[in-house]
Amino acid sequence: MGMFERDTDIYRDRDALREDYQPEQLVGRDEELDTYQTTLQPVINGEQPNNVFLYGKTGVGKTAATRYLLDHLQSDAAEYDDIDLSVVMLNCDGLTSSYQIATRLVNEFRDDTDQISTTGYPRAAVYDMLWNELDTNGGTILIVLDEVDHIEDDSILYQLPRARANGNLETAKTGIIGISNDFSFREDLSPKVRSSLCEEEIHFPAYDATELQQILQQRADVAFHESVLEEGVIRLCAAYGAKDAGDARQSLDLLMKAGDIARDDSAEHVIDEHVRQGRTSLERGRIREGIGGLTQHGHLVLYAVLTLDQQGKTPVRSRDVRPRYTSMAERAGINPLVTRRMRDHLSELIMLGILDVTERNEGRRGGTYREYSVSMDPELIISAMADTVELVGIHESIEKLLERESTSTLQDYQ
Ligand SMILES: Nc1ncnc2c1ncn2[C@@H]1O[C@H](COP(=O)(O)OP(=O)(O)OP(=O)(O)O)[C@@H](O)[C@H]1O
Repeated sequence: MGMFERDTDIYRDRDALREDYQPEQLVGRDEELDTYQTTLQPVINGEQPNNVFLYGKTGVGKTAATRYLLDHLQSDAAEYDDIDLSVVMLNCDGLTSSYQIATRLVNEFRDDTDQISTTGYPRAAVYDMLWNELDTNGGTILIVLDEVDHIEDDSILYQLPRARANGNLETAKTGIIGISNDFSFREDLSPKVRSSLCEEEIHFPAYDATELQQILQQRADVAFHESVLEEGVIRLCAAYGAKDAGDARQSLDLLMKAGDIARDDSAEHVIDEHVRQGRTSLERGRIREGIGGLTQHGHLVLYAVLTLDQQGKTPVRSRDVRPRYTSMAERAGINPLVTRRMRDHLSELIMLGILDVTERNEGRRGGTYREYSVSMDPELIISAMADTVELVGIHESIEKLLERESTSTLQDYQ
């Protein structure tokens, strides 16, 4: 027998759980798909397409919906002789300037032998080349800019949607589909860019547990052999997914992790326990990644909230986090940040999903204020912050977490 043997007990087609798998039907997105379809209808009518802006948190189906509808649109458009539709999809991750986007677009329309270099031209010259390519291609051209918020200057986002109105294009009818999971991006656009790029806007809300169950079931039917998933596994993955962020990608990853653990255990079935183990393992990875990217002050703020949490003092206001944070910064030999900057770190921790926030209202006279609590497993957080804990010292509240016998490094805080 060889060293590697094919295992076939759990998965029929594991790739169906991967992010790049395109399901035949999208489930739980009827309303958004209806609106999206309506905004694309002018293409089939031979009219100038609308510019559309899709936004919503990560993993809520923006890209999947776009691929799904554009596939249909392309095959339906092929039925009409007078419609010549081209679709260009560009992920803007790694393309930070309008110049880079414009050169990439020019090259999309050119042969491999005729590509332009991505540096060295004046921007206006690249735009001229782009208009030329678009007009030579002609017909209706839909340009999808996924992760559009990565573009740091908005020149191309102004120029492209207005190319025809500004007389840069004569024959081609272009439509832009911008996709973003950054909620502040739209707000930060200049009004002139916003009004042309965001002609139509479609918000994709987070999925609830029922929708996630539908999505997971659809994939599981393809991915796993019949009766391999024990009852309740999908429900549990969906429940965790809805609690975390309503993100389909995360839930699919969890189901795959559970399947992998079952396979490694040579189990015949995937059971709830595999899901739980999978969640811990994925969460550990995510926390490590999130915490690894924080600055030292970020770690200190988190350590402060975590110890308050362990003492049962959360949800806690930032003014009550401050003394703990200050004392920890001093122990670490670092100057504490001013309150406002400390709050920025609290906000970053919320964005990363490590802390939770609740807005409170003090009644008629008082304003609103925020209260913070820890939203991830404290043990995992501590294990990802070992360096900071070592630098500051072990706070008594986390002693149990660390399960260490030594009390020699215990520190006193107010
Ligand atoms: N309604 C759905 N039905 C079936 N699969 C879905 C659905 N929504 C999302 N998915 C799947 O979940 C994964 C993530 O979806 P997608 O890439 O579309 O998210 P997104 O909103 O574009 O996220 P990001 O902003 O991070 O790019 C993909 O594998 C996709 O096929």
